[in-house]
Amino acid sequence: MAWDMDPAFAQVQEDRPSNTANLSAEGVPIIDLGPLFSSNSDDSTALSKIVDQIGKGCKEWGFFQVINHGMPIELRNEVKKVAAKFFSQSVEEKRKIRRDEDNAMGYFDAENTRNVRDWKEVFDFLVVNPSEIPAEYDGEQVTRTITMGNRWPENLPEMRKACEEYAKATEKLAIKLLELISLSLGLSATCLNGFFKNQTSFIRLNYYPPCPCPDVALGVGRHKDAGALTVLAQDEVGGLEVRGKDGKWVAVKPVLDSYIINVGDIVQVWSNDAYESAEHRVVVNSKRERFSVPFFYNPSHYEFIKPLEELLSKDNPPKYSGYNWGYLFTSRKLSNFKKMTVENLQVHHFKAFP
Ligand SMILES: O=C(O)CCC(=O)C(=O)O
Ligand SMILES: [Fe+2]
Repeated sequence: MAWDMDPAFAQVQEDRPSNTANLSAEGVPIIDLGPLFSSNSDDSTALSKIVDQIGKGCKEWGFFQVINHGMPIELRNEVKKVAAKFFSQSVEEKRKIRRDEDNAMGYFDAENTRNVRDWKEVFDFLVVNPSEIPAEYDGEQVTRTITMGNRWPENLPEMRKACEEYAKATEKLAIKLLELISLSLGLSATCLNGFFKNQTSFIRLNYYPPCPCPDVALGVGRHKDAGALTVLAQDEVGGLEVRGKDGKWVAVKPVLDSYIINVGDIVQVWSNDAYESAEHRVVVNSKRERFSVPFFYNPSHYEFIKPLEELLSKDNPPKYSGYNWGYLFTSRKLSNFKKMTVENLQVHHFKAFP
């Protein structure tokens, strides 16, 4: 079959959206955070109801959406506006701030997921700039670190401002959500906050152009997010799909001004598999471009990730031996530059009894 597209974007048969369009009717839960911000916010019944809903969403889907989250809509609209401006420029202009092997921040148009090219362009920036990540690891500890830093387009000064303001506000929401997740696991609200002192969180502006072969390519191939938590803004076009526990793909329908939250591999490990990081992907279409903005909430590079002691017992022994976060982060980031001959490093490689 002839494609009107570079074959590097072609998914293997079993991953093509045309072969897996078995969408289940039920969707991920929508949770109203409004009561947390209302005048009687010390209402403990309202809090425990929200915590229950979040626990259920994490357990059944690994995903949920939030509305009335306290984030001003203007910040998100501004980011969308600058993203549209930025991505509409010529490739030469965008490549002036291209990501490279020493610094994974900036523009990139050749990202692979599972060794197949994604139909998208991205722009990444750090929430705390600069951030340190490991460059060498001797199997036990990090022996050398490198510093990553943000790159901003000189010709679009408004982009930096819009992005930095958005980052500040979204970080607050991410902290709040992780506190609610901690409570839902039966832990104290703030018990995970210490892991993020020198956070390696970053924000990605995703741009998915219309695609001539949406049955064969994906905007992002199926994957799980490696960090602790993702706070995602998607626009009205839609395209995000989550794999339910029954193995079927479910579209996450766009809800105006909502954020889509998913727990990443780190929460899976911390919770000793009580919550699982769900597989998801992005389908594209031939008519409309799409924008999305994930905030990847990631711990400090030096943190060792293992099941939380408070959750373990004789009946619930640790399922993972643990790993250094920065090591995993670096190995994932580098895999974007070359096709790997081996599978990307995944948390199941650190199962205590693989
Ligand atoms: O664009 C989306 O809706 C999701 C993107 C995504 O899953 C990612 O960038 O990790
Ligand atoms: Fe993702």
